[in-house]
Amino acid sequence: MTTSQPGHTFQVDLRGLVDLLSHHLYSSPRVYLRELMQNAVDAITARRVLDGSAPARITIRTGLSGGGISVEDSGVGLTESDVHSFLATIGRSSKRNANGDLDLTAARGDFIGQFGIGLLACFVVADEITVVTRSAKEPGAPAVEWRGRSDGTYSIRTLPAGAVAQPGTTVTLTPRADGSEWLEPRSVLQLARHFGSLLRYQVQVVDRHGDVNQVNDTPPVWERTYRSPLARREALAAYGKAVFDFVPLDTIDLDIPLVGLKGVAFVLPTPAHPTRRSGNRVHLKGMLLSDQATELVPDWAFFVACVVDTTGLRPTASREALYEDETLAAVRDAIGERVRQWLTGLAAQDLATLRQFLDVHHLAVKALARHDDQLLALLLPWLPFETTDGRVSLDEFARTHPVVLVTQTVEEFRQVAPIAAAAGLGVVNGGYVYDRELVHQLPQVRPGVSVADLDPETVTAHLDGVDPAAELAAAPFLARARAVADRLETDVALRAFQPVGVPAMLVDNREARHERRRAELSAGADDLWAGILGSLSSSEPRAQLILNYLNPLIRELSELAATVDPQLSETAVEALYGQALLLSRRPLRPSDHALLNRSFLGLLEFATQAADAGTRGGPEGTR
Ligand SMILES: Nc1ncnc2c1ncn2[C@@H]1O[C@H](COP(=O)(O)OP(=O)(O)OP(=O)(O)O)[C@@H](O)[C@H]1O
Repeated sequence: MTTSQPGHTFQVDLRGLVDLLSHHLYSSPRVYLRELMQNAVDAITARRVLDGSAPARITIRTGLSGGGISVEDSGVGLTESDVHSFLATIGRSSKRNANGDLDLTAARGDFIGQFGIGLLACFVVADEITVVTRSAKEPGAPAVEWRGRSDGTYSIRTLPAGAVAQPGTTVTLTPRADGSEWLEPRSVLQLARHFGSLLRYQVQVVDRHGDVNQVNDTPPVWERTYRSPLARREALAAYGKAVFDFVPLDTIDLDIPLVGLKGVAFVLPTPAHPTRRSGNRVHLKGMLLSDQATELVPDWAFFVACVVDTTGLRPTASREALYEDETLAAVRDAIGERVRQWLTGLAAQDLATLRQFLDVHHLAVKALARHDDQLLALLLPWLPFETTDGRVSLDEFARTHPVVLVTQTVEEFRQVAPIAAAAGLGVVNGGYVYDRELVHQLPQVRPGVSVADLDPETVTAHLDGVDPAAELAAAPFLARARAVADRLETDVALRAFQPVGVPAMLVDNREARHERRRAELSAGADDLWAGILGSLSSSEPRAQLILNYLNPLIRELSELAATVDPQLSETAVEALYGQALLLSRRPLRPSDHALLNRSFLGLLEFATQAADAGTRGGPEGTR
C-alpha cells in the first residue's frame, strides 16, 4: 500500500540556476548592460509615479579601480525588505502586482522588466554585483548595501545615515577574469549606445577622467518638430543612413496606437533578396530589443527596414526577440497595410518615385501582386517586363499590341523575339519568376486586352512563304537538308523573314525537345527499355529548322544545289542547324557539341580543299 507523503518543495541548486540563467538564456554577454540600464529606467519610472518631478538621470561610470563599472540611477530605490524580496529572490520582480502574479497592464505599460531574472545576466561578465540603494518610498529608511556572488550567496548590510545623499541605486560590477573585455570603457559606450539610443531618460557614460558621453538623443527623430516636410524627410533619411548605412529611397511613417508603436519604414535603395531579409530594429519602451526582428513585417515587404519603438509588444524572456502572439500578428498586418497604402499613394500622386521604386523592387512587387488583387490592379500596369519592344510597362505594351503573346521560358523568348518582332508580333518574356502568371492576369485589370501563350506555330504562321518557283528551284537543296534534319528529328521549311542576317532559325517547343530526348534514350537503350520508351512516343510536332530565303547564303545554297558537292550541302545544313541552335541559347547536349564540332571541321576541310584546288589551278609559281 502506498501512503501519500506530506508536500515537499523542490530543492534548487543555486549555483546551477545562476549559471543557467546568466550563461544560457542570452545569446551574448553584452546584454548585461541592457539589463542594468533597463532596471535603472524602470526604477525612475516607478519613482515618477510617486513624484512626477523627480530627477531622471542614469550615469554609467567606466574605468573603476579593478576594471569594474557602475550604473547609477535617480530611481525609486529599495528598502532592506525590498532587497530581500526582490533582489535576492530569483524570479521575483517588483514589477508585478501585489499577489505576485504578473500584472501585465502595469508591467507592459510602464516597465520594461517583468521576469525577475535580468540582474543575473551580469554574472556572465562579473563575479560580484554590489547594489547600494536608498528608497524614495521610505526616505527615512537607511541605505542598504547588497553583495551578490555568482556562486549564489549574498550578504547585506545597512549603511550609516548620510552614506547615500539621495534616493536611488548604484549597481557596481566586479569583472570576471573572462568577462573584462565587456566592461572596457569603449565597449561600454558602444553597448550603451546600441541598446539605449532611444531611452526616454537621459543616459550618460562618464570615463575615469570625467569625460561625459551622451548615449541617447531623444525624442526619436520621427517625433521631433521640423521647419518643413522637406527638413523632416532629410532628417529621417540621415537617420536611416546612420542606422542602416543606406540612404533610403523613401520613408514611410508608422503609427499603430493599439500597441503604442511609432517609427519609420525605410525603403531600401537597392534590390533586396527575399530570403535575405533586412533586420528591423525594435525598441521596447526605448530599449533596443532586437536589430534582427524579421517577424515585424510581412515576408513580402522585404524591401523595407524599420525602426520602431513600442510599448505593447511582448519580449521573450531573453528579451532578444518578440513573443509570437496575436498582437504581433496584428502589428505585422498593420505595417503591411501601411506599406500598401504608401504604394497606393505613389501610384495616385508620385509616379516618378513609383517608377524609381519599381526599377529597384519590381521583383518584390511581382511576388506581392500575385496574392493581392488590390495591389495587382494598382501596380500591374506599371510593372516593367522584357518584351519585343524592349523593357516596358505592360500598359504601354498592350496599347500597341492588342494580343499580348507570352513565352513560357526565357530561351523561347530569346529564340523567337527578334523574328516575332520583325513579323509584327508582340511577345513578352514570361520565363522569369512570376512573369507569365502576372501577364495572364492583365485582362482582369485591363478588360479588352487579350493574352495568349506563344507557340512556335504562331511564329511560323506569321512568316512569309516563298514564291513557288523559288521553292521549286530550291527543291534539291531542301531534299538534302531534310535528309540531314531528319537524322536530328527536325523538319525543314523555307520562309522569308527579317532580319536578313539570320540564315536559319530553330523553332522548337518543350514537347518537341522531350520527344528528341526520348528518341535518343530509346536508341541507346536495351530492348525492353526501347520498347517502353517507344510506346511513349508521341506525335507532337517536331522542331523546325526554318531557312531564311532572304538570306544571301541560303539563296546561294538553294540555287547552286545541283552543282555543289552533296557532302558540302549536308555539312552546310548541319552548320546552319548548329548556328540556329546557338542562337536559341539553349544549353547544348553532348550530341549538339559533336554536331557543331563535326560541321565546323567539315567546312574547314572544304575550305582548305577549295583553296588548295584554286592554288593548283592558278598560274605557275604562285605557291
Ligand atoms: N536599479 C534598480 N533600482 C531599484 N530596484 C531595482 C534595480 N535593479 C533591480 N531592482 C529590483 O530588483 C528586482 C529584480 O531585478 P531583475 O532585473 O532581476 O528583474 P526585473 O527587472 O524585475 O525583471 P526582468 O527579469 O524582466 O528584467 C526588480 O524587480 C527590482 O525590484
